Amino acid sequence: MSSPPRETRPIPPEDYLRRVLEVVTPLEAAERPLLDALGLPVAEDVHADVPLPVFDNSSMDGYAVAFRDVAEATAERPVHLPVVGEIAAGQTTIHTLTPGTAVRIMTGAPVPTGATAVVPFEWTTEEGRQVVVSQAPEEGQHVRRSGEEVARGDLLMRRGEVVGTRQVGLLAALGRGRVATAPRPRVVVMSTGLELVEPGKPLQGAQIYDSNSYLLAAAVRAHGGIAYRATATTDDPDQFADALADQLLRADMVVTSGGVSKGTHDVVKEVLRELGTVEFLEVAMQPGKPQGFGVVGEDRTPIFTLPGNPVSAYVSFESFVAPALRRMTGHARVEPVLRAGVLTEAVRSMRGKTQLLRARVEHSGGRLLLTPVGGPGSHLIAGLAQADALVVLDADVTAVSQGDVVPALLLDRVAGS
Ligand SMILES: Nc1nc2c(c(=O)[nH]1)N[C@H]1C(S)=C(S)[C@@H](COP(=O)(O)OP(=O)(O)OC[C@H]3O[C@@H](n4cnc5c(N)ncnc54)[C@H](O)[C@@H]3O)O[C@H]1N2
Ligand code: MOO
Repeated sequence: MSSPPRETRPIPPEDYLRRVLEVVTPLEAAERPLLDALGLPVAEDVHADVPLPVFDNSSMDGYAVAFRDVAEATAERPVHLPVVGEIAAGQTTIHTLTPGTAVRIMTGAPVPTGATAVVPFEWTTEEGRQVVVSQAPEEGQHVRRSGEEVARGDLLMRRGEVVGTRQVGLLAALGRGRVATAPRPRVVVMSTGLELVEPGKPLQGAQIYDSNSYLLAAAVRAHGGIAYRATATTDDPDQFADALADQLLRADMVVTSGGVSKGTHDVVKEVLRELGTVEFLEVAMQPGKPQGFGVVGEDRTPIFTLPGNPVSAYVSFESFVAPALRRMTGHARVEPVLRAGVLTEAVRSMRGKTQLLRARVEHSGGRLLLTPVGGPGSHLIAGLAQADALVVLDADVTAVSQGDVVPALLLDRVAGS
């Protein structure tokens, strides 16, 4: 049997998260190719090195003209101008427009100096070398001015803001082929338990499939990390210690699941407690009561030992591991962001523990509607799979009525799912 726990009073989840975040430090940032930064926060303020648009350019295929030359053009009294050339996107063939002439111009092509409007082809006909303009544009119409949207030097992303799909587009438009971010944290996800079998293999006796290492590896990826899965089907402390030592070589963080409650085969607890650098404690939440956190190995790699029940492991991940990953990658905001939603059913909760209810989200009339799914049991993984939010009921809440507003953590969803 393992020795009695050092701390017996459950601590509030907020206090536990604070302890975790005191230990976890940001990984060293470096420049990397733009697409590799997707999903990671920028490690520097990003200023525009070039204005956008980069130069004055046309927003239409048509004729660059001096506005005054065509200001009076109508269908009844069209204006005739000689066409002196053509500019396509990417060309700088004509720098200056002579008043009284027109230059054929394509969308995105640089507008020559002196041109103060572009007349779209649809408002014109060509007669020989002349263009006949039968509708007047407004002054400046269809000319996109340099710097109109972004001036050189403008602050476009603050340090800690995440590079998403649209930010990739912006940074590329500014000529940033590389951007500084932290590396993706390499997270070793270790399942422990004699009963575990790799999915795809046949089950025998009282075996179950190892779902936690998949669940947690997916969660790591969804939070921008690189996950390595490992399964330790042993209750031998030396074997577990060796397996962990091997895994540490490739880890910025280790996340184990299983073997941390009060059982006689709690090998994780037995090995890590020996080291004296990992603390095992109870957090006043359900699911996710038994937790362990500390550092291991020469590099003092952060390690989370999550409870083995699948829902407990996942809820613990979202509550503590995800914020730690955000700290490692330099997010501006690391704590979970809760949104207000309306409960569609009355629920009860246990006093003294923060309860995290799985719920299904619907958007209705600008409000989030939250419908509990799956029941409170920590083994109910099918219910978890239906959920896209965790409703957070504080320790002093014992009952919530239908229609009450409650805080909820919205969970990641793969686009389209
Ligand atoms: N006497 C007590 N028993 C338990 C307590 C307690 O306070 N006193 N706490 C309960 C709570 S709460 C939780 S949560 C669990 C945590 O247990 P462990 O972290 O020690 O995890 P295991 O015992 O190894 O497993 C629990 C459960 O989860 C299944 N499991 C484990 N790993 C996986 C995996 N990789 N994939 C799928 N399922 C997994 C395992 O088979 C067990 O059913 O302890 C309670 N007990
Ligand atoms: O706290 Mo355990 O994590 O309920 O199932």
